[in-house]
Amino acid sequence: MTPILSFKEVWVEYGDKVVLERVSLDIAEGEFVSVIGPSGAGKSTFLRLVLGQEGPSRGEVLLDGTPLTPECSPDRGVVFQRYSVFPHLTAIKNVMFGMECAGSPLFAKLFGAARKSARDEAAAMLEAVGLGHAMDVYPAQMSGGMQQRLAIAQALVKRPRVLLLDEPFGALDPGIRLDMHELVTALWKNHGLTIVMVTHDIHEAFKLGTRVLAFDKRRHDPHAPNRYGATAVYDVKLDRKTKEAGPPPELVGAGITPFPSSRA
Ligand SMILES: Nc1ncnc2c1ncn2[C@@H]1O[C@H](COP(=O)(O)OP(=O)(O)OP(=O)(O)O)[C@@H](O)[C@H]1O
Repeated sequence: MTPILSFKEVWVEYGDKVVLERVSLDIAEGEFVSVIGPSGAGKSTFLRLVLGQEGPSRGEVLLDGTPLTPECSPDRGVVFQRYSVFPHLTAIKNVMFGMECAGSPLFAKLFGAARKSARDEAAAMLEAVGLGHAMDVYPAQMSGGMQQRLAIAQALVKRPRVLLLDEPFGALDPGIRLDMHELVTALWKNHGLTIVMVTHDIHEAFKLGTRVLAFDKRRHDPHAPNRYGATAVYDVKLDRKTKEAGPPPELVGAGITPFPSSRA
């Protein structure tokens, strides 16, 4: 079967700074890939490649076997750690905004039956993320967890096939994080999503993912730290047993530490 995403000998370089080198891997539809690695290893760059916000300097990124175009597409939705939502719009209007842009690119506004249908869909999505009671609330009146629920609803209402999460729970308290773990796992299953999630929490990576991918440099030049980029140094599919066993010691050997543990 054609992988939903395919990285073929991908490099990302900024001038003579190599960030990612020779990344070659496939992601199958339905996988939940946790991406870990030290700060600066290129995890967010990897997500930007999938989003199409960034192009490889060498190699190719394919979506369904076709090279990715630089434009954003409804195939891919993204949630960042913060600031994914519009502060001047209520929850329901935040969720409707993307649908209005897609349905009416010029005016970003829908009318009549189309608007009613968008509103119904947005309301259902807010219910699904547990914000059914907060449709008319502004982000500033919401807790961090509620704002992330809203950001997830906003991303999912466009029915993406691939959901990209960039440290989505990094700013949340441990208890709220656990609630969010449940929510994301349920949405992943119910919506048949493919998820690529960057996290600094290695326990979260093993708990949520069906696969863990660690980026790090294989080679270091002490006189030229930018000479070599990171690549996937650890790539393991998880089953129930490996998930329960948690992060293996060789991750420590691969230089994938330290991670702050926030296992709650
Ligand atoms: N436009 C750019 N120009 C030059 N360097 C860049 C640019 N964008 C990113 N970088 C560099 O690429 C490297 C990887 O950045 P990236 O944000 O992908 O790492 P990360 O693994 O997500 O880090 P963190 O865990 O700290 O968020 C960093 O050294 C960063 O400074």
